[in-house]
Amino acid sequence: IVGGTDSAPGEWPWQVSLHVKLSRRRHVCGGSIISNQWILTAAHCVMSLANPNIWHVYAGILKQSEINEDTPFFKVEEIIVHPQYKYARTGYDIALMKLDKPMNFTDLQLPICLPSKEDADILYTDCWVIGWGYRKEKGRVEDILQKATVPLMSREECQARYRKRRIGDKVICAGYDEGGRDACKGDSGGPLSCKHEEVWYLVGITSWGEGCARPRQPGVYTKVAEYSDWIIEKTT
Ligand SMILES: COC(=O)c1cc(NC(=O)c2cccc(O)c2C)c2cc(C(=N)N)ccc2c1
Repeated sequence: IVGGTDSAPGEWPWQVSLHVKLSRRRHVCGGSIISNQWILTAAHCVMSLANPNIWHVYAGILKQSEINEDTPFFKVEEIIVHPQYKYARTGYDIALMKLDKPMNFTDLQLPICLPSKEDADILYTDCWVIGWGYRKEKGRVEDILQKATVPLMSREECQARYRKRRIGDKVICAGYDEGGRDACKGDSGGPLSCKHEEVWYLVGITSWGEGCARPRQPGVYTKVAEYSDWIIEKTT
């Protein structure tokens, strides 16, 4: 996260850290708890790493330094990547991870609500992007979970900012024209969470952007409301 601040313990109980265990263990992406057995993340996080056995899901974590060999994690039983996904920039950047066993919810690990398709046009005004990703383009994974508030923008405005790209209706953009506050590499797969009438909704999944926090180059997020049918079909 560029231009963010430290989160507090339990502030974002749906945020998980997705680690891959190859030669050594490392944080690769964020993800969101959407039920006691399912995590929602970005397809670009899991592509080329599609073997469920190499993933460790850490929930209820504020700092990466809390994680060591003794820290409990969830294993992944199944990974479902959207069938139309090719690259983050061309959309469908969404994937599901099924945990090997249901998690117990605690104050530190709880699910976030999915917006329904009817909610696709709500104008959310209190939205936050969170993650352990880079604070700058040439950065590294951060220790303390960062948070930053970002305003949503219209599809038309986002398309005008990304002339070379097709900004479709299954993505949502957020950011400041002057730049300075945005998600970045390592935040991918994590939630764009919006509070609406006292309830938090998973409005977006951090997907891509040209650099990070650059002026007039907003963050692009998978619009979760457009995938509610797919999510329900795959998780029930
Ligand atoms: C795996 O995820 C990404 O690659 C990756 C690359 C990005 N954009 C880059 O151009 C970039 C950023 C940092 C280092 C870097 O090498 C690049 C290409 C990203 C930009 C944003 C955002 N601005 N909201 C969010 C996630 C990103 C994930």
